[in-house]
Amino acid sequence: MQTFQANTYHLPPLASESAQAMRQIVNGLAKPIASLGRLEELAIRLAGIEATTSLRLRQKTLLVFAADHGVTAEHVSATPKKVTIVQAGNMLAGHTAVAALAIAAHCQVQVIDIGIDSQRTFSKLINAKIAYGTQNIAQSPAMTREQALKSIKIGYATALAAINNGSEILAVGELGVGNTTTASAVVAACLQCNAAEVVGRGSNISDAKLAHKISIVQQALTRNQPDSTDPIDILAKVGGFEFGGKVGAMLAAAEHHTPLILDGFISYAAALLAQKIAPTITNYLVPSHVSHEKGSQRALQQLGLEPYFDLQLCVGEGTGAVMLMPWLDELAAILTHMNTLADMAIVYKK
Ligand SMILES: O=C(O)c1ccc[n+]([C@@H]2O[C@H](COP(=O)([O-])O)[C@@H](O)[C@H]2O)c1
Ligand SMILES: Cc1cc2nc[nH]c2cc1C
Repeated sequence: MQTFQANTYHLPPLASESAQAMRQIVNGLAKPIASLGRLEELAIRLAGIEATTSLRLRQKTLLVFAADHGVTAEHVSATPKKVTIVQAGNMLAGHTAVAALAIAAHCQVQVIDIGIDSQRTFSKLINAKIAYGTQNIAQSPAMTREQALKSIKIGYATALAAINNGSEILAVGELGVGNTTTASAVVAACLQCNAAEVVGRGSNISDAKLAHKISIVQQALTRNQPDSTDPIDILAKVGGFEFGGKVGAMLAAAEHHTPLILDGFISYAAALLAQKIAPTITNYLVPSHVSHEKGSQRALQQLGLEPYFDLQLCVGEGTGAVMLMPWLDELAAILTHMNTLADMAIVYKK
């Protein structure tokens, strides 16, 4: 893997010839021009990422990075901390929201323990534990700079292994009680805005808890002073291990011409960090939905990504990303089975 130092990290340029060729193919299908709407733009985006018009969309893998957050000691979540490890087990057994959706979408799910605060293990849980949760960002940095870099390397290696095992589409999800607090701190640090502008209700907290959560995020930013020009510093001071995992997966996917589908608010926070490492990475990311979490619109705007749907989801786990996957199968069917205008000898006149 390349190094993350300074501004020396470069991604290969998007394959604009393949994107252009896909535009021609889509325009030539037997339908009114542009009538498949944003599905056409998705096809063009995927061709640019994969550097081919023969899209590889079949084998899909969701990488769920699971970790705990010391900031839960500040009572910022409605959810007890043990839910991170319990849901990791339930996910592997096929019983969480995303596990159920993944069955419908024929998507493989990998759950990576990158920092769960529990000694429990499950046979299929991938052990990449950096620590038993992060430190409390209201009182200290979340992790060391070395741990932040390690989390990115783990995500990179996990995604690369999936690609080498035949995955053609990647998606990222997470489990992490308290991570909407740390995601808000990361987004505020990246956008250089106040906590109140991006902190939301996470797993559905009360008005009183929301006010407290805003003050905790502000305290974390004031206490740690993350350097907005240094994504590793932001990750180390106010982030979480699963954010680094996602960043690494994004870098590996982009480098290997593999589309990576984003999920919700925690994915946006990770993507903002990745964007600071490699500004062109956003060309390689596929948005899915707009999360119901408060800072979502602002984060997506900064990423320059327009999500494809809004179901007011805010469960995380990768749910929105997996919901996009059937659209990819539909796209493949369209590209395989539709007639062309040339077949039908139709010439449009505006
Ligand atoms: O992805 C999102 O947009 C999203 C929005 C709100 C909550 N979540 C999920 O809920 C958990 C964090 O909520 P909280 O309140 O404990 O910060 C964590 O497991 C996330 O996956 C996820
Ligand atoms: C059950 C449960 C599942 C979750 N998945 C993501 N966050 C969650 C929070 C709870 C409480």
